Amino acid sequence: MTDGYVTADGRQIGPVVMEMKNITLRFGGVEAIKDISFDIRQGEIRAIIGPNGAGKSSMLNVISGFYVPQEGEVWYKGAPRPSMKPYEVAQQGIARTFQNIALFEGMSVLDNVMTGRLTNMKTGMFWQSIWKGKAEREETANREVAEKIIDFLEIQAIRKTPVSRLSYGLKKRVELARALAAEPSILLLDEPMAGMNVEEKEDMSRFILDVNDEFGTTIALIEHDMGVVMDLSDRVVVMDYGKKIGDGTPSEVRNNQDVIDAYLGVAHD
Ligand SMILES: Nc1ncnc2c1ncn2[C@@H]1O[C@H](COP(=O)(O)OP(=O)(O)OP(=O)(O)O)[C@@H](O)[C@H]1O
Repeated sequence: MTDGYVTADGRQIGPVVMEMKNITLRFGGVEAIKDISFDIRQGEIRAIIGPNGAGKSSMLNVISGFYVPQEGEVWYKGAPRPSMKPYEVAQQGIARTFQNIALFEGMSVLDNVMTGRLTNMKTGMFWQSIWKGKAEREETANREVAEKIIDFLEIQAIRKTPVSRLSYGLKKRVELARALAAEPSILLLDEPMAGMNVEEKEDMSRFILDVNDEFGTTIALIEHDMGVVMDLSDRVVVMDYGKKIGDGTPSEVRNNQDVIDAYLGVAHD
């Protein structure tokens, strides 16, 4: 179990790559996360779900390094991660999307996806100005990665279209493309299906599964609609009022009485 396992449907799950250890996060008097621990395994699709205000976004922001918890530690690849800036976390191979789409609306799809390569660029502005050949080679390589991802997510037809002209569902797909352009080992998705119609949700689910399958990307996503993540996820953490109330496979979580109560809105004491 420590090195990994194979799921009932034949998916290969690797060893633990990230661990939340007794995380507590406060905003003044509000405890958004209360002593939560869980792990994320290599290659799995790990969901964090919970009703509104449960603390999911706060948890994603802890994973992405945006918030530093008052208590507890985030372990990454077997060692405690020192507090670091979000761009340093990104350089460690962790990319994310946002709940409210954060694209450059006036720029084309391709240019937006190219911005996802920025954390991977080795050649700085100085070298770009005096060492044109190296910068050009890097630009070509980055372009190849961006085009490959655009093909993979089936957005070739709109690669030159300004993002402002796209439907909501396509914008979400472009955001996914931009995050993938960083070639992350862990991809964090913030409510990837929020605001989508049924067809867009199905498309997004398929792309998330394909990304995981094709690139081996570990995926952690947060979502408040329990239904959409159950088919998709290998394991699910359930949060409610800042606490972890469930953690396991979708069927374990679905049969957990605390989870059923939280989703049915049973009063808490
Ligand atoms: N920056 C902040 N300052 C103060 N309180 C905050 C802040 N961010 C979150 N909170 C509080 O922490 C709690 C958890 O919020 P959080 O946004 O993490 O929940 P959530 O599960 O993501 O909710 P939703 O599904 O509505 O997005 C809430 O009580 C919220 O009001």
